Amino acid sequence: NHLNIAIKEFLISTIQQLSFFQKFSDRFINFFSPYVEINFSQYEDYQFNHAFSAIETYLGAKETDKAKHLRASQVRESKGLVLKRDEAKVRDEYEGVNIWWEIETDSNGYRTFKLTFHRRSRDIVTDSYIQYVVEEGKSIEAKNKKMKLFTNNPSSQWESSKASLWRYIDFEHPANFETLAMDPKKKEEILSDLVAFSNGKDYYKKIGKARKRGYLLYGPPGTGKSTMIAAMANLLNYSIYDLELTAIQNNSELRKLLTATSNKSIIVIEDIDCSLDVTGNRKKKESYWTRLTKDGQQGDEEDKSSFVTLSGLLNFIDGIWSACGQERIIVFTTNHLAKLDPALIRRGRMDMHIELSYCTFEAFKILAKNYLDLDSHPLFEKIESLIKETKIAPADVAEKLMKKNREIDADGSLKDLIQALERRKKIQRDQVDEHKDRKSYKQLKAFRMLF
Ligand SMILES: Nc1ncnc2c1ncn2[C@@H]1O[C@H](COP(=O)(O)OP(=O)(O)OP(=O)(O)O)[C@@H](O)[C@H]1O
Ligand SMILES: [Mg+2]
Repeated sequence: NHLNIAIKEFLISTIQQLSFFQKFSDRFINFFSPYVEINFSQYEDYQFNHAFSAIETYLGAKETDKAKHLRASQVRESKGLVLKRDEAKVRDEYEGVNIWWEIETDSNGYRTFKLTFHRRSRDIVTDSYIQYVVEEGKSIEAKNKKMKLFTNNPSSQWESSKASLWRYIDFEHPANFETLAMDPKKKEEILSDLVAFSNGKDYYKKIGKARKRGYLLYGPPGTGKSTMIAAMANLLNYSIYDLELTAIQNNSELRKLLTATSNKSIIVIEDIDCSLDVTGNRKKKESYWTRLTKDGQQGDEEDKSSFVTLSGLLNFIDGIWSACGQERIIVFTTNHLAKLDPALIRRGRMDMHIELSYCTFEAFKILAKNYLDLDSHPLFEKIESLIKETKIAPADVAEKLMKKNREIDADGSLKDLIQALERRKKIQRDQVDEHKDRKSYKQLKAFRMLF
């Protein structure tokens, strides 16, 4: 036992001496070393270092075909596997300069990236390489971002410790613009508008405008408004915040919710005519709002129970995001455009008014391609003339075209649709007739009263 202890002590002292020499030699070498080192730790003053995660993504994505140790993950089921480099040391090359990255983990489990390069390349690395890596990493992060669908919790629950303002689920909706049935020209217009917005960083900076864009989607039920929102999110890789206005009490709660949304997201208010009483009781709300803007703060207790106002909502949106360079898309949907207050949806507020209408023949052809894989069919002609005279929502057409069982083939589905169209056409004609009858009956009555 004594011997054991003696050996242990001897070993420890040798190791200490060795490490002393090691330190000394490190310093000695470093003094003469032509290499420069930069550290990027995971946390900086207890705050998460975003450069760290960008670097991690960048290095993870680098040349995975040459790496020997890989890590595989699938963050979105709709996307493929993501392979990442899983090595402690990675060499990179930038404008002919060799650069080495190393990852170190300290005793607390915090990690640090160590960047080493020759001192003659100092300018290239500090001026452009680091920026390049961080930007590249961020753009890869954005591409692989897991999209989320957020819904606001009722404000009465915010106080309880567990409930946060927003709760979310992973967003995996298959909708895309290709399968969306609508006028191709209009679709193209919307697509290019969205793409221009998401690429417009420098442009918005130049013209000094906040990076937000508003879309008002209107049309009857089942014409693809919600589907289009999902397609927008998929196109741009944005998360969706589905804002339920009826769950909040006043404008200050609204402000809290909106400031808690993340960059690159779509804020959606569905059926805006239903969630906000935009027609009735406006006087009180408006005076509340004007007072709020005048004083810049909330009034007394009674006002706290006041409602959310649509103009309040729009003004907050203008105000908050003018202050930070973040990207937001705001989408309102409604079934009744006429019900909305024109001042609130005037252009400039909602940048684009998009009408989703009853199914046209063009839209039908897209649906036929989606559901039946058909480009043309002898029955199309008949459908074309019927669809022109009938109001039918794309959702109803889609329902008819969907295979309910294996026996029904394309012919059967199309015939099914024709039947439905004919039935609908008759009902709609009857309604028109009834309307006419009622009108002439009234005229007749008025006529009779004269005599
Ligand atoms: N234009 C369209 N293109 C392709 N599919 C559509 C279209 N419109 C509707 N559909 C189909 O019908 C279903 C319902 O459509 P959606 O929920 O988008 O309608 P909506 O306009 O949001 O209706 P509501 O006004 O009732 O909310 C969708 O799941 C989709 O499959
Ligand atoms: Mg909808």
